[in-house]
Amino acid sequence: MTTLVAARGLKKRFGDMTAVDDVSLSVSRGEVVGFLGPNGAGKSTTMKMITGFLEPDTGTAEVGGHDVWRDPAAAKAKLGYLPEGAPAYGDMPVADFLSFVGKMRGLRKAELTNRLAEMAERVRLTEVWSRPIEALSKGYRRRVGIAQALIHDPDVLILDEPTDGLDPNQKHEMRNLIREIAPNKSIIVSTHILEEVEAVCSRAVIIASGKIVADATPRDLVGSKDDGRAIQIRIGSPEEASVIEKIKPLAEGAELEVMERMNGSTRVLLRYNDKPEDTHAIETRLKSADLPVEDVGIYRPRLEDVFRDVTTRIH
Ligand SMILES: Nc1ncnc2c1ncn2[C@@H]1O[C@H](COP(=O)(O)OP(=O)(O)OP(=O)(O)O)[C@@H](O)[C@H]1O
Repeated sequence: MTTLVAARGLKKRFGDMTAVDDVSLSVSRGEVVGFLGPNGAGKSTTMKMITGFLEPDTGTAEVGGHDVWRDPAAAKAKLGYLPEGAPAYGDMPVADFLSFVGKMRGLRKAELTNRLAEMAERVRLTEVWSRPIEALSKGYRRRVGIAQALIHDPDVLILDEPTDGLDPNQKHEMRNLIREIAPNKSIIVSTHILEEVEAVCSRAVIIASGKIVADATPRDLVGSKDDGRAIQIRIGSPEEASVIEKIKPLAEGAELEVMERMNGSTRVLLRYNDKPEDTHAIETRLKSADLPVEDVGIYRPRLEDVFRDVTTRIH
């Protein structure tokens, strides 16, 4: 498989703070990588170094086989970038803006006309083609952002929060579009939305405190935490301390952990060293102790749980 993005040992400090600490990342053609991490983890700084907007202290980045610092023009020709927020030049009509970006990207005459037509159709912009960007809804503005990143048909696409602020229908369309264009490109999508990663990404890379802490398919990430040795209990009470106190003596041999509190319920995890005991037995015991049990079952982790687990450990 062709490697289209190759970052090696990227490091960036701001004053005393190490924002990105020895990050290496390779992305092959056809891969869609979800780049995840808590706020301040180093996602944007890493993406800026890969796109050539920020020089690393150490390390290198190649796009389409070209070093982004030694051969920036060749690297940038292979790259489309959707930054956060709306495209600039709000008073320009969509057609003029995309034509301008296309020309800047070196497209001429027939090729430019063809690419503009393809963008209008593929990114579904026909309806707003002659309208000024500032008069568009957020969803359409985001699509214009995608179209400007795609106009020169780059091999590599870097998308910063592409569905941020879109309504559920627009999110769905954006994900379809990413899936549609994915087979011939390498795509890195930074997002906080984990369901988006499960929907469109073939790989999830999680960064925390500047270091990569997980890199696998979403399914493998979840699978790695699924040893079938934990039981999940939902209790219809938000009082987590008293819930834990009451469960403790009824769940011998288990380590207790509060997973979340939501809508007046507390989700508690019972982790066992071996095969857990029967869920019905536990349920009966909890009910006889007058605990408002809503649900008891074998714990099947979600990507969200894995994310929390790998990003909250002390590094
Ligand atoms: N130009 C800068 N000067 C000083 N510190 C910076 C600069 N850019 C980023 N940082 C710091 O580097 C760290 C990583 O920031 P970065 O923006 O890469 O995180 P992020 O993962 O993209 O976060 P978010 O999800 O909030 O966008 C943060 O602590 C941030 O405050």
